[in-house]
Amino acid sequence: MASATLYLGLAISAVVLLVVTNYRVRARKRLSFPPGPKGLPFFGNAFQYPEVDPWEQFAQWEKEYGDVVGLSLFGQNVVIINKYGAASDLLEKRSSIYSNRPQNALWAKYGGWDFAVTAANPGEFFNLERRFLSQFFNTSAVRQFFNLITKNTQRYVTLISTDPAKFRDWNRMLCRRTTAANILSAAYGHEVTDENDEWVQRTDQAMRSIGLLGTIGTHPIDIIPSLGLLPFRIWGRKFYKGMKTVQKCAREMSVLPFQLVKEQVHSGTAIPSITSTLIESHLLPDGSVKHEREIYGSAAVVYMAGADTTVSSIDSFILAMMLSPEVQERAQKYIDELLQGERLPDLDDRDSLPYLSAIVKETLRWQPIVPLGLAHCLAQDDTYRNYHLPADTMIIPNLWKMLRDPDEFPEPEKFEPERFINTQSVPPSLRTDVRDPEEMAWGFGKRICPGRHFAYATLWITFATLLTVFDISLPKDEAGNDIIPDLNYVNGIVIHPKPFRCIFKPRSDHALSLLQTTNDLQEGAE
Ligand code: HEM
Repeated sequence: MASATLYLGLAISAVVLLVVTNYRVRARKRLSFPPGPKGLPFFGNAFQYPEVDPWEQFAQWEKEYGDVVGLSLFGQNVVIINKYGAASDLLEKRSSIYSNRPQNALWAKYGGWDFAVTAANPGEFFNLERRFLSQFFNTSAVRQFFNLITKNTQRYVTLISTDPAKFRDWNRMLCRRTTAANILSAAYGHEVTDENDEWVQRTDQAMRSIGLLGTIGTHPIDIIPSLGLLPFRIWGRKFYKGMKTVQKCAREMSVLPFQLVKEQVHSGTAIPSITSTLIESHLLPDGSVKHEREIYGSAAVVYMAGADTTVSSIDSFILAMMLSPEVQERAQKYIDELLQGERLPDLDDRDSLPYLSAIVKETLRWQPIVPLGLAHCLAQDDTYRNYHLPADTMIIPNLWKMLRDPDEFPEPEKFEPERFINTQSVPPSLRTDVRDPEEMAWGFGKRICPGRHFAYATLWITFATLLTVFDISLPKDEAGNDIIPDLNYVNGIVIHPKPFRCIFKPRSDHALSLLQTTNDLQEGAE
């Protein structure tokens, strides 16, 4: 009798399970992919995908289809997210399944750039590289770089002061050199001393080589990865040569500097750096290094992901200061009250200068320099709202739209650090009741930018030092009218303003002498 009841129970459970599963499968089939513009058979929306400023078109589509827009590109499902809420729901709260990357086989697998965590899916390699990056760039570890960042910033400001009229073109070079100096020193202990530094040139050439293969993700090899097993010559001589250069540059960017530091570690001449520390802690008795690929990958990706982004944000800040003199004056008033003209700012002043921190946040918001973030990919089928999202759907977070969302940031085109400041409190403090642009600007979930504290510190000290020493203003034409810079940025994964002119006027001889004294002290100490 007992067993008859057991069999009946099992039978009922099986029927219930069948009905529920069947219902779920049917329900999922009834759910559809998020709405979006109607495409063509096979090509999907490929011809509607905008070549210039796609983030603006994506924001337009939001008005028609909602904040989650579905596209298809040659059969690849793509979802554009236009609102922070949806990005947080999927990329943060469901980060465990929304953290893959689209597999750019051409560049990563065949081009040799798969040492970079940016290309990896979560797994052993990803975890180890992220762990290494976090070891050096988490909130407290990053403090070890504060002196380095501050010293290089002061050198950058000194170089501008020696010939402020030369700003155009020259700033990009100086600024690039400064961020490169920060990163190459942190990553390899290499000190950049002049514009022709071999390491900077080599790394920049490697970064430029990525463009030789055309737009990432569009080559047939990216669509059908097994095509990469065929000889590269079948795609033409230009492609073949480009591919060889890309592979050579990948090695020079990653393995070569690693080998140099490894030799220095063995000979006892290594200057402490991310690479030397990781080599020392993974050295095996036979002289080889455990996790070699993850170590050289972590160091190389810092330059790849950190140099261009920081330069573009500094340029955006300079544009903002030229166009918003009242913001500049207010910031300088706070700086002067704190420093009393006795010293230059340092990173320990951050808590005392919340308005400067608000300027950093507003710079990240006003010109989202990674407008579409880095695409994520969905690891398994999922349901969101009434939509069915199949595995492998590519998710593009439209950071540009989120950071310029008028519901979160009224009059988003205005540069207004006040939106983050509680002016009622004395002294003023950062507001906690408004959306913080940093919740979006650094990306999401497991893939959030691991260099964000380093980047933030670099931006903060650069802005504070520039504002302490200079008045930044618009240049004038021959008739004495302001020359207004073009705010249309040059497209790319990281966008940049076009070269622009700018006036840097030292605020006083005293400010310049402070700079000189600080530099002299540093040179004396070295
Ligand atoms: C203003 C400067 C910067 C901005 C705005 C920025 C922004 C971002 C964004 C939006 C992502 C994509 C995150 C995602 O997929 O959800 C990212 C990824 C990344 N960033 Fe940054 N970043 C900056 C500076 C830096 C710096 C200085 C470093 C290195 C020290 C760095 C290292 C990385 C790395 C390694 C990734 C890839 C992470 C992964 O794929 O798991 N970034 N960053």
